[in-house]
Amino acid sequence: MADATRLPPVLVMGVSGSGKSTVGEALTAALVARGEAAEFVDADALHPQVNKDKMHEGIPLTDEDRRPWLDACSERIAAVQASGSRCVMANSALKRAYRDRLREDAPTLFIAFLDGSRELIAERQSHRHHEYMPNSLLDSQFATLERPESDEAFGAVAIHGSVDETVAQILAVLP
Ligand SMILES: Nc1ncnc2c1ncn2[C@@H]1O[C@H](COP(=O)(O)OP(=O)(O)O)[C@@H](O)[C@H]1O
Ligand SMILES: O=C(O)[C@H](O)[C@@H](O)[C@H](O)[C@H](O)COP(=O)(O)O
Repeated sequence: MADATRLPPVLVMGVSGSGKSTVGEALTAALVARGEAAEFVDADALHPQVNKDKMHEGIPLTDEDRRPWLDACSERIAAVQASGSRCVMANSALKRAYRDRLREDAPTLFIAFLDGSRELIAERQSHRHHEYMPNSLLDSQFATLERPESDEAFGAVAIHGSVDETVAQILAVLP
């Protein structure tokens, strides 16, 4: 089995409803199937309850709200990588500053950006029950989104196909 500590952690990034959790879990399974030690982490679970409550009330988070969450995400990525597994984290990471924070402790972080239209994502959200995230926050998610820039290690993948097709696009560009 490949030494995962040398393999870059992966951040499956995108707005709420873009497929981060679904694709992240499927990507992790595909990596394990090809002989890698990989572990999936859903950043939703790392939000403090106050953040979940705020979003549930339909209030977008602020940079300050996200700071402790990003710290917890960074710690978890480091812990998984230190354990010998490649970390695959579903994390919206909407702003460049959030991704820069995560790269402070994971400089080789690779971003898999799930790039889809508001219409497609809204349609998919409509069929989903989420622990706390209302569909009404989708517009604020797009308003906050800063697409990855050319100096970031990333691949933007289309999400209109099947989950497996999205995973295949990521595997094709994953270091
Ligand atoms: N490629 C896909 N094709 C069809 N439905 C998808 C696809 N990817 C995700 N979904 C569905 O879209 C909804 C949002 O996916 P989810 O993984 O919860 O997104 P996120 O974690 O980004 O909020 C879920 O109901 C999921 O089953
Ligand atoms: O930074 C944020 O505003 C939140 O992290 C948000 O982007 C995230 O999407 C929610 O936690 C809901 O989780 P889902 O992405 O699974 O809908």
